[in-house]
Amino acid sequence: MRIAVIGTGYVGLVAGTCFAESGNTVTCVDIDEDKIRRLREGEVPIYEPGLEELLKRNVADDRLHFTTKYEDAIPGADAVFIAVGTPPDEDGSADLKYVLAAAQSIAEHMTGYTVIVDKSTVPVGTARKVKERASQHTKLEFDVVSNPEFLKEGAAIDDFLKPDRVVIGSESAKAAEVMDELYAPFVRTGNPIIHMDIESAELTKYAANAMLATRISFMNEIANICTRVGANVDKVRKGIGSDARIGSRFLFAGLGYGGSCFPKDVKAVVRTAQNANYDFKILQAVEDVNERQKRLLFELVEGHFGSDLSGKHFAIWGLSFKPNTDDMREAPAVVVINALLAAGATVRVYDPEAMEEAKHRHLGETVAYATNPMNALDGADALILVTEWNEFRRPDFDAVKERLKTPIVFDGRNIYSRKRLEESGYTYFGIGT
Ligand SMILES: NC(=O)c1ccc[n+]([C@@H]2O[C@H](COP(=O)([O-])OP(=O)(O)OC[C@H]3O[C@@H](n4cnc5c(N)ncnc54)[C@H](O)[C@@H]3O)[C@@H](O)[C@H]2O)c1
Ligand SMILES: O=c1ccn([C@@H]2O[C@H](COP(=O)(O)OP(=O)(O)O[C@H]3O[C@H](CO)[C@@H](O)[C@H](O)[C@H]3O)[C@@H](O)[C@H]2O)c(=O)[nH]1
Repeated sequence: MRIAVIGTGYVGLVAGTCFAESGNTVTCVDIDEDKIRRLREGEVPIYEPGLEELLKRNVADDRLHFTTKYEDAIPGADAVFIAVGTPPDEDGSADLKYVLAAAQSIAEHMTGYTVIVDKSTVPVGTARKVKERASQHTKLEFDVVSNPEFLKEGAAIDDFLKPDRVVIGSESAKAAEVMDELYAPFVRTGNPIIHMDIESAELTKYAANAMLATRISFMNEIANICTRVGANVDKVRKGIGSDARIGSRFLFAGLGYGGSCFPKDVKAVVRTAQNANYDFKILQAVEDVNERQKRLLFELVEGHFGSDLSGKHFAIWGLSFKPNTDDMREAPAVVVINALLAAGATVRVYDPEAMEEAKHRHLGETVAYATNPMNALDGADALILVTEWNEFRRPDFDAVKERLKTPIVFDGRNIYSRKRLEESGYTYFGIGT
């Protein structure tokens, strides 16, 4: 099939590449000229494991193309995926201006029946708005389908090629057939394509993220109780996770959730509920707990060193909002670092992939950048672990101790053993452990 994908961010680039990998001819469109120039020169603008190799192979095989011009991508396309951003506007609801602009441009360049697919995360009712906007700009036949994306950054290729499920919301049998054909190669292992009405598909995406965010805030509250009553959240996690009704994944306490999805999607559901005259109490609490949790590590530092941190210097390991990505959108690291700086401390940071992103978009020259994890430690009053990259999991703690001014570790992801560190002469702070 001929496919167009609008938006070459984490979702658009992964979806476009994977659809090309399964034999389709794919053209990806973005209004960001610099991004498209880099992609055309073979440079992948984001860090996503496995993406570069797959992308280069499909470009070389002439199945994957990049353009800034809709007229190069839309004419003759069987399906066009909208994968542009849906950031929160001032009141927390999803801003649909990019989605609707894309819908208009698609309609203006269609040359025959086209399935327009909403892949961006959008509130209930968006497919209807996309249909309205597109109808104003074409007389040709088209259908709008909701096909939310569930990939996780850092594991995006695997999630896309082997999805737990594919959700398709459609009111047209013809469009549903096109979607089934496109996804057939990815569900060969038996995972389902779940067809439903458009509104349910749109809400399924938000419900999934809201449920996962709820688990995390719930476990963070359990961790905070653990600290107060002398229990250990890691043991509680194992104890409850072995119950099949609960399951063991997504129960890790830490510094709160970040990233481009959970924070904005939780806000968007709260807002959708308000608009429907419903007070979604649980989700408001999920967000409040998360805001508090992002400050917890700083409060532990303050509790130990006092509120005036001038003259203190800290090493930070990990900047990205989670491991295996360079994405720092809503990263807890930014909250921790800004709080330390505001209290007068100085900071040296290290992250395997997110240093450029930090320098150019989030932290600038406010911190020092180390060239490797060990030289981030030199002369620091403590090590603060923010993101659980594998390379931080088993450091040589004797060597770490030699570099630090005082052997203190604040472990925001509970990846170290309190017992081991205390036996080696460290003072250890975890989250509910
Ligand atoms: N990042 C994730 O892990 C993830 C996973 C599932 C769903 N989502 C959802 O998918 C959507 C995209 O997320 P993302 O992280 O890939 O976004 P992103 O910000 O990384 O990329 C969006 C891209 O769209 C481009 N764009 C904006 N308007 C355009 C237009 N009119 N025409 C062409 N290109 C345009 C931007 O230049 C940008 O490159 C969001 O709704 C998000 O909530 C994201
Ligand atoms: O047990 C856990 C699991 C995750 N997190 C945090 O939660 C955030 C989000 O992590 P994750 O869900 O792995 O990453 P995302 O790439 O944001 O993926 C989420 O958001 C995407 C965008 O909507 C969805 O497609 C995915 O299904 C959904 O998992 C990160 O800050 C993690 O550190 C925890 O604190 N504890």
